[in-house]
Amino acid sequence: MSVTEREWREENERVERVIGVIDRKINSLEEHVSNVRADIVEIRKKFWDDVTVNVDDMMEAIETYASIKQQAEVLSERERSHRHASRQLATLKKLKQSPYFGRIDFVEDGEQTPERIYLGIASLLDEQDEQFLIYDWRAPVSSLYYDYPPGPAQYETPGGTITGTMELKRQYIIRDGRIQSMFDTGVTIGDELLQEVLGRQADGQMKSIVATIQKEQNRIIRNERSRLLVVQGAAGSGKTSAALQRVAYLLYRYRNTLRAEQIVLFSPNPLFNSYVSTVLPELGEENMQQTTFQEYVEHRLGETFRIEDPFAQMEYAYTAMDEPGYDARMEGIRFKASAAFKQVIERYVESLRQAGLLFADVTFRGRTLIDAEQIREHFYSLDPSLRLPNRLRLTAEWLLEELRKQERQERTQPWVEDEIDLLDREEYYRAYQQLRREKRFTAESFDDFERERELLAATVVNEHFEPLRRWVKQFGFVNMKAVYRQLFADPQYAMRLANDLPWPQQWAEICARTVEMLDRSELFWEDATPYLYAKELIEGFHTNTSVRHVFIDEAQDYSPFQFAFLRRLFPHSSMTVLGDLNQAIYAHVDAQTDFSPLASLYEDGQTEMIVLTRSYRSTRQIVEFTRGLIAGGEVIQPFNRDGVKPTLTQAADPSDLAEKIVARIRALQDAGHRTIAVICKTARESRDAYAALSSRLPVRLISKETVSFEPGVLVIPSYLAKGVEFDAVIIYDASRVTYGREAERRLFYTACTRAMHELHLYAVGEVSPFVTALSSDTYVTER
Ligand SMILES: Nc1ncnc2c1ncn2[C@@H]1O[C@H](COP(=O)(O)OP(=O)(O)OP(=O)(O)O)[C@@H](O)[C@H]1O
Repeated sequence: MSVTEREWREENERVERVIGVIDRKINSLEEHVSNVRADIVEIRKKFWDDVTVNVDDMMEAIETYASIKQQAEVLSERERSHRHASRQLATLKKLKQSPYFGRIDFVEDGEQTPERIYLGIASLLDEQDEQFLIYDWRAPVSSLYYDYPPGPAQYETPGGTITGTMELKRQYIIRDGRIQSMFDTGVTIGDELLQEVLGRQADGQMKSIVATIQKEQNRIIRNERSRLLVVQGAAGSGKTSAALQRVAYLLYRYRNTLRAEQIVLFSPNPLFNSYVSTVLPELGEENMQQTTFQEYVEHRLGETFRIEDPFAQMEYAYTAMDEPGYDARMEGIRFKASAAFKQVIERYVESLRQAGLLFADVTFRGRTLIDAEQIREHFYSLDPSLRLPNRLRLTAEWLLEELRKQERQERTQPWVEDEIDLLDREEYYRAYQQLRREKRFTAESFDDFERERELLAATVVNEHFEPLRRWVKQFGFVNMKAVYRQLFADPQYAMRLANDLPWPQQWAEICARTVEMLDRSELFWEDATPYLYAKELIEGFHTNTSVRHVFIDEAQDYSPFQFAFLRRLFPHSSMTVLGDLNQAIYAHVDAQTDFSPLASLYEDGQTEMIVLTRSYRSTRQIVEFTRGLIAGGEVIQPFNRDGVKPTLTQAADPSDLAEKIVARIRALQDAGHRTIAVICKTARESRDAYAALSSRLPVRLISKETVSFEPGVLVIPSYLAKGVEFDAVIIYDASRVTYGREAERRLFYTACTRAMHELHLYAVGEVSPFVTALSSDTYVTER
C-alpha cells in the first residue's frame, strides 16, 4: 500500500516534532544529571566534615552513628537518582535516533475516533506529561501491532480485554532522526521490513528484533500463564531472539518487583554469552545474569575434582572412535544421562538410609580425633525415619560437641605452647587486650601469668579448630567421593538396585573407567550431574530463592538429570526452555526424542509448549538445502529471502582444498560479507584448517577459551558455533569420513544452519551421504 505525499509530509513533521520534545527532555535531564552529580561529589567530599566523630561518650556515639547513617542514606538516594536519570538519558538518546518503528490506528468499540499509537523502544510523554507520543513496545496496547492485521483486533490489559478495530498499520525505518522508508501493511508484520533487516550483514553481535517480532514469537515473549514454557523451534526461527525480548518484556511488565539479576540465562558457551550481551542494553535494559551449566558445576565441585569440560567430552565423542574403550564410554555417557540412571541414584540414596553411607575421619594435625566408624555408628543410631540431611545435621551437631571436648584437651598440647611463644608481639598484645576487655567486668584480677597462658591457649586452639568446625557444618565428614565410588566399585552393586531398569551392556567396563577417574580425583563430564544430584539428595538441596526466571537456551543439550537439577536449584522460578532437537549434538542425547521429560517438572496445567517452524536466519535457498538434512525437515518454512544456492566443491587433496577455500573467502569478502566462518567438526580439525589457511590470509582460530569474536574470517569447531550466525559459512570438510555416521548428522545440520547469506561445502574424497541424499537441485556442484 502506498503512502500519499501528504501523509509523508505529516509523518515527517511529526517525527520532527517528537524529536523536538526529546531534545528538550534531554537538555533538562542533562542539567538534572549534572546537578545530581555535583551533589554527590559535594556529599562525598564533606562526608566526614558533617559528622562529629566522638565514640568515647555513649550518647555521642549514638548520635555520630545516626549522623553517619543519615549522610549515607542521602548519598545513596542521590546515587540512585543519578543512575536512574543516566539510564533515562541513554534511552532518550536512542529514541532521538529512531523514535518509533510502528503505528497503529485503533478504534476501541464504543468510540468514534481512532487513536494513533506509535510504538518505539520506550514510552515518551509530551511535555505536559499527558499524551503518549510513543508507546513502549511492551505496553499492553502494543501487542495489537504484533498480533493482528488491520481489521477486528483485541488486546489484554490487567483490567480485561479491549476490543475494537485496527484501521491502519504502518511501519517506519527511521535512522538518525529521519524517515528512510515507510509502508502500510496488510499482513501481520510486512515482509519489506523483515527483508531489509534480514538482508543485513552480521557484525558478531545479536540484534534486537522489536520492530519485526512475529506473532508466534510474541506469544513466547508475552507469555505469563505458564510456569514452564517450552519452545521447540527450527534453526534460525528466533528462539534466542524471542528469549531476550522476553527478558526485556518481563523487566518492563514487573518493573516494580523484578530486577535484572533475578533472571538467569543458561547459555551453551561463553562465546554465546558475549554474542547476546548487547541486545538488552540496546533496548535500554540491564543484562540478566548469564552462566553455563559447566560454570555452575565447576563452582560446586571444582575444589574436589578436576572436572572434564563438556567440550572435551564432545571432542572425545567425535575423534576417539578408534581408541580402545570408546564404545563403552559412549554407552556410559548415554546411560549416565538417562532417567534410568537417575532412578538408580535415587534408589541408591534411599538404600543409604539403612546402611552404606561412608564417612571420613575427623583429623587434626595428622591425628584422628573421631574416626569414620564412630561417626557411622552415631549416624545409624539416629531415628531411621528422619531424612538423610536431617540426620546429617544432627550428626554434625554431635560432632561439634565432641570437637568442643577435644578442643579443651588440645590446649595442653606442646604445640600450643610453641605457638604462643611464636605469637608476634602485636598479636600477643591484641590477645592480651581482648582478654582484658573480656575480663573487665569480672572480679578476677589479670595478673596471674598462668591464667593468661591458659586464655591464650584457648584462643590459639580455637582459631585452629575453626576450619574443622566449618568443615563439619558443611558435612565434610560425609565421604561423598567414596559414596559415589561405591556405586561402581562392584558392578553387581548398582545392578541389584536396578532390577527392572534398562541396563548398559558394558557396565563392568563403565564401572572400571569411572573408578579409575575417581581415584585420580577426576570426574568425567557425564558423572558431574549424577554426582551432584546424589550429593544433594544426601546432604540436602542447595537452592537459590531469589531468582524468578530461568532461561535455558540450546535446551536440547541438557539431560533430564540437568533439568531436574535446575528445577530444584531455583524453586521459586519460572522457566523458559528453548531448543531444537535436530541440533542435539551431545552424545548423551542420542536416545532423547522430545522434550517430554520436562513435562513432569511442574504440575499439570503449568506447562505450555510452542513450536516455531519458520526460519528467518538463512536465505530460502539455504533453508531448502538444510531442511533436507534432517528427518521431518519439510515442516520448516523458509522466510522468503532470496540468495544463491549452496555450493559443493570437491578438492583433489588438502593443498587443493586450502587453495579453493582461500579463493572462496576472497570472493566472499569482495562481495561485502563481513563475518565468514570456516566451520570444522572438531577442535582438532579446526587446528588443521587454521594451519592450512593462516599462512595465506588473516584468520582467527576460535577455541573453547575464546570469549568474544569480531567480524572477520574465523575457523571454529561446530559445537562452539552453536547459537551464533555468520554472513557466510564454509564447511571445511563435508566428506563421508568426517560426516558419515548417523551420530554426526545433527552436528552437520547445526554447522550448515549457521549461514545467513551463503553456504559453501568442501570435501576431499567421497562426499558425505547426508549431502548426496539430497535432491541435486538444492545445491550447485562446483569444481
Ligand atoms: N522477528 C524477527 N525479525 C527480525 N529478525 C529475526 C526475527 N526472528 C529472528 N530473526 C533473526 O533470525 C536470526 C536467527 O534468530 P535466533 O538466533 O534467535 O534463532 P534461533 O532459533 O535461536 O536459532 P538456532 O537454534 O539456530 O541457534 C537472527 O539473526 C535474528 O535476528
